[in-house]
Amino acid sequence: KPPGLPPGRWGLPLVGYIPLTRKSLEDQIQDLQKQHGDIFLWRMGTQVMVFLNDYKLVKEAFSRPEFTDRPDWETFKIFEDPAVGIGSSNGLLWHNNRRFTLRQLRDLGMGKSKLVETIQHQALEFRKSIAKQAGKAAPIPHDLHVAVVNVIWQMVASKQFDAEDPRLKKFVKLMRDFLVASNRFAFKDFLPWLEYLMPAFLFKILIKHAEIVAIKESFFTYFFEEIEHHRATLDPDNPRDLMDGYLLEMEERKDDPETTCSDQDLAFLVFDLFFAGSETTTNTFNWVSGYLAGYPNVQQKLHAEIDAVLPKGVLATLADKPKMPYLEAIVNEVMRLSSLVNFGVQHAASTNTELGGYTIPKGTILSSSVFAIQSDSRYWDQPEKFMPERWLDEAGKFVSKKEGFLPFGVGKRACPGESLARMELFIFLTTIYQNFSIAPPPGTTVDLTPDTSGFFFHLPKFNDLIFTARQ
Ligand code: HEM
Repeated sequence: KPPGLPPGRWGLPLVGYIPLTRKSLEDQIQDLQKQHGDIFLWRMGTQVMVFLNDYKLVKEAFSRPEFTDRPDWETFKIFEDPAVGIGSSNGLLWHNNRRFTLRQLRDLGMGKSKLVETIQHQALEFRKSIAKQAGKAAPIPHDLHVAVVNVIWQMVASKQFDAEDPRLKKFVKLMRDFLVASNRFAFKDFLPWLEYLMPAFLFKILIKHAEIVAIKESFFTYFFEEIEHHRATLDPDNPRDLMDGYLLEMEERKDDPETTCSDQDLAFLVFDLFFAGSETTTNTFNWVSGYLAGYPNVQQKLHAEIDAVLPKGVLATLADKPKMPYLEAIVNEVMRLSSLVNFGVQHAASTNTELGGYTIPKGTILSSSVFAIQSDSRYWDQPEKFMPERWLDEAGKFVSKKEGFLPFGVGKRACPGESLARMELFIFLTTIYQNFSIAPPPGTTVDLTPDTSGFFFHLPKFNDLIFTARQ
């Protein structure tokens, strides 16, 4: 192991350190922290992974330009070289798209009446799906995903599909299929030499190349049709949505040598928004519901807060948010304990540098151990306890910022969709829990321990819950 690197597991060339234990990755990361402190490495295959287990260290690193890049992984690039869009790209193109996206989300999203109406409408549609299964033990309806995808469609292309529309159903299914198939990219990213050892066709089967190309094409064909439709109907004085905004910027900057706009880039940007914005928001709603089912006393207090602010049948708007500090406290506390994006999204060192007194060579991958940080006793009193009250001050006001909390990441690549996600969660949760209560099937308890088998998400393990209409 070269001198100056953080301590940790180095192992052998090409394969890295292979642990001989059945412990979960997360338990091993906790063990490594006990052994080495808040920064340590683990060479996985050919990739030097540095784990950051302290909030301040993550904040420092992810605020520095030399740790702003994404890894050069197929998982991020999806056969696009160099990566385009926002979530996987680097350098000037990322910078331009990040600025553009933040502006669009601000202008079209947060608090804008059209989007609030869309979210309310989608929340009502979702409420219908719940009403259909009220009284029965069943998983939270998948239509929630459909509702969240529709909110993004509205913002991106002024479209909303009927929940039963076959095109929408296909779109949502493709998203699921893509997430499952793209796990196989790990072989290409961590063991890239396999490609040279195996016949090309076998390697392609291994990484599900054909399947991913087909899914990607389905998405892109659809996005390109939509882009063409926008181009044909664009009114420069009345941009309708993000696609119009992009096309206008493209036209405005067509002679600018620094422009990075292209149809391909726009299609990828849209793809990124769907992927970054839907599974995350949907699962956060599901986690909150699981906690409400598991903690009936918290649910009771939430019902009381909703009833005090919203007359029966009235939907929440953003003006109601400051009046519901307990709901906001529940959402933050659930995000803290569930740590949905358990290792954040990886960053890479774009140059040889140092961090925490150690050498960090160019190309090193940085991972933030979100699940460990959000239950770190240096930041949290009784971290294992579900206590929404920790987010309220003495006057009962919601305290939104706390050290040790990073469900949306921190620094230069922090989630640009946080406000939108919070607005959706607020309206969906008030609409559903104004009308329903939730509980586990009789004689059972809700298992709130996360499924730790995946690298990107802590998904809930609980399955069947019972919604009951409130009188
Ligand atoms: C509860 C819901 C959400 C959670 C927990 C979440 C979490 C995250 C996290 C952890 C990151 C990575 C930050 C980093 O690289 O350090 C991220 C990035 C991102 N998120 Fe979210 N997100 C949510 C909702 C949304 C929504 C609704 C949108 C927009 C529609 C969105 C768009 C993005 C984009 C575009 C990025 C990439 C930013 C970049 O690379 O510069 N997210 N999100």
